[in-house]
Amino acid sequence: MADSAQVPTLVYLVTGGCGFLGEHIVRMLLEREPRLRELRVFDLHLSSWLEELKAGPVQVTAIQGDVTQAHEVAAAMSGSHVVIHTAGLVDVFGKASPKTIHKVNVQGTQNVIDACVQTGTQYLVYTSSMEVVGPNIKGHPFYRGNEDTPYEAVHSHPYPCSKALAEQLVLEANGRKGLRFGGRLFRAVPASVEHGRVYVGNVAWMHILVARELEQRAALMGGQVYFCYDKSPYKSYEDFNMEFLSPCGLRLIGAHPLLPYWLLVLLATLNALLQWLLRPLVLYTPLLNPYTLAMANTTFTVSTNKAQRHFGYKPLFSWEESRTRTIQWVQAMEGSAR
Ligand SMILES: NC(=O)C1=CN([C@@H]2O[C@H](COP(=O)(O)OP(=O)(O)OC[C@H]3O[C@@H](n4cnc5c(N)ncnc54)[C@H](O)[C@@H]3O)[C@@H](O)[C@H]2O)C=CC1
Ligand SMILES: C[C@@H](CO)CCC[C@@H](C)[C@H]1CC[C@H]2[C@@H]3[C@H](O)CC4=CC(=O)CC[C@]4(C)[C@H]3CC[C@]12C
Repeated sequence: MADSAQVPTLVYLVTGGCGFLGEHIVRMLLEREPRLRELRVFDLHLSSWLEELKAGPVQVTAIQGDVTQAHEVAAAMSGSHVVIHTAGLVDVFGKASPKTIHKVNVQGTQNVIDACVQTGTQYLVYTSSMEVVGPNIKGHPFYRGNEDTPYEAVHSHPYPCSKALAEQLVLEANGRKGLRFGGRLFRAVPASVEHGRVYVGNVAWMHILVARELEQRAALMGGQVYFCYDKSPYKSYEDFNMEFLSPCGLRLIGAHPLLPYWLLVLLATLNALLQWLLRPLVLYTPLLNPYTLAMANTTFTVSTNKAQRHFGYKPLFSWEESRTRTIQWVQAMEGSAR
C-alpha cells in the first residue's frame, strides 16, 4: 500500500505558470511531486509547450486567465489544495504604468488570497522579490544579509513598491479563515454512516430538465420517481458538512462519536419532552431530537443513473464547483448574520 506521500491526490494551481519561473515550477512539479493528481497552469498568455505536458499521468489543465479578474482566479482555484502564485509584471524599465504594475502585482495577489479563502485552498506560496528589501532609495548596501538582517526598506519605484505591498498582503493573510467561527464541533455520528447529499444547484437543474422533457417523454417519464444525485462524496452527515466548515475555520473533534449512542438518545428524548412542555410558552426546536438523531445515524445513499437514462440529466455543477459555491454561501450567511 503506497503511503499517502506517494498517492496522487493533490491539485496544484500555478499562476504565471508560463513565465520564466513558472515554467520551471510546472516542469519540476511534474517530475518531483508524486502526490500531484492535477496541475492547473493559469496564465494570461498560455504557451504551446503546455500541450506536450498533457501526455503524462498527471492531469495538466491550461487555464488562460487574468489575476486581476477575481472571478477568473476563483474559478481556477476551485478545488485546489495548493496555489503557487508567480504571476506578475516584472518591470523596472517603465514599459507598464505604475497603475498597471499595482493592478497586476498587488490587486492580482489580493484576488489570489481572496480566492484561497473563498474556495478553501489552504496553502499559498507567493513569489516575492529581493526588491522588497532593497536596495533602498538611499543606496544602502545589503552585504550578505539574511531574512533577519535589519535593513531600512524604503522604495519609490512602482515594481518594488508593488512587490512589498503584495508580500505584506500575503503575510497578513497567513492563518486567515473564511469565517471567524474558529470553533469546534464534537462528532456525534460515526464517520461510517454514509448520508446522501446533493448540491442545490444540481437539484434545481434536474427539476428544470424534468419539466422541459416531460411533455416530449410523457409515456416514459410520467408517474416515475427519480433520485437526485451528483458527484458529492459519500460521507457522514457531519464529515460532509466539514467540507464547507473546515475552510471557514471550524474543526470536528473526534474520530468517533464522543458520546455513546444511548446517551444521545436520552438527550434527544429530553429535548422532545422539553419541546412538549415548553410549547404553551415558547417554541423550542433543538437540532437534536429523536427523529434527527435517527436520520443522522442511518446510512442512506443512492447510486443511480435513471435520470440520465430517462431524460439526459447530468449534474450541472462539479463537486469542486458545488463545494466552492457552498463555502461562499456559508461565508455570505455569516456576513449577513453579523
Ligand atoms: N525574474 C526575476 O529576476 C525575478 C522575478 N521575481 C518574481 O517572480 C515572479 C515570476 O517572474 P518571472 O517568471 O521572472 O516573470 P515572467 O514575466 O517570465 O512571468 C510572469 C508570468 O506571469 C504572467 N502574467 C502577467 N500578468 C498576468 C496576469 N494579469 N494574469 C495572469 N498571468 C499574468 C505572464 O504572462 C508570465 O507568464 C514574479 O512575481 C516576479 O515578481 C522575483 C525575483 C526575481
Ligand atoms: C445529531 C446531530 C449531531 O451533529 C446531527 C443532526 C443532523 C440532522 C439535523 C440532519 C441529519 C439528516 C438530515 C435530514 C436528511 O438530510 C434528509 C432530509 C430530507 C429532506 O427532505 C428535508 C431535510 C432532511 C429531513 C434533513 C434534515 C436535517 C437532518 C435530520
